[in-house]
Amino acid sequence: MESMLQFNQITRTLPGNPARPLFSGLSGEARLSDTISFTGPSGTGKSTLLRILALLESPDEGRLILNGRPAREWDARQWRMKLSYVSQQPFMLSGTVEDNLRAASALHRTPFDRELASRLMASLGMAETDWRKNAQRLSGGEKQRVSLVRTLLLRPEMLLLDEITASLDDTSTEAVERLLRSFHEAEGTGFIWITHDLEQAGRVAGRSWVLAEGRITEGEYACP
Ligand SMILES: Nc1ncnc2c1ncn2[C@@H]1O[C@H](COP(=O)(O)OP(=O)(O)OP(=O)(O)O)[C@@H](O)[C@H]1O
Repeated sequence: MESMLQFNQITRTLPGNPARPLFSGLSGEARLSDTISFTGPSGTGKSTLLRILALLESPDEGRLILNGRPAREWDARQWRMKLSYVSQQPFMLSGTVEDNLRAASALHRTPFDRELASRLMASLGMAETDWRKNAQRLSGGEKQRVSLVRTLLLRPEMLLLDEITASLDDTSTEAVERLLRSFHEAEGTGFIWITHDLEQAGRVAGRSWVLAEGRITEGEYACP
């Protein structure tokens, strides 16, 4: 059976303004293999919803269900292994590039797949990067790509991508799009990808969610 995420009647208020929710009553569903672009005006709550779907924030009301089981019955770590969030502000753990690449296997006590890590780094234009380098010394765009590789090494079923190419140049952006397309084709890995680039949305996704005026409008692209 295909993995399925559902969210029902999600409401989120912000601290200091309980009377006026950021959004209320948002519902939707996705197979974890779906490729979804998530667009909409700034400040409507796209990142907040994505973080709620990753169990990194809590809604004020509403239910999240993965494979028929409500979120409260899940171990949050197991949930996040299936649905992994990649932030717009890449966060490097202290230590070297290799320490960062090994983080997923260290956390989940699985063997480190050095060959896959090398392949992913190379596919994002980082074949020459010295893995002994202090990760804090990487450029913003390099951190973003290492952060994506670190997450892909977890082999999640779906990626929750928060404007991950906003700080990348065209070449790196194309490489990220190509890599995620090949992961989708080879392993069925899906994503919900927040982007402000509507051309990118049309290139990468089969489905479209637009969050505006407190509602999600759903659409489909002709050529996924
Ligand atoms: N923890 C918080 N405390 C206070 N305000 C918050 C918090 N989290 C989000 N907000 C506010 O909620 C609004 C929505 O933020 P969010 O980042 O989810 O929107 P977005 O649609 O992803 O925006 P953008 O497209 O500009 O990235 C913003 O005004 C933000 O400042």
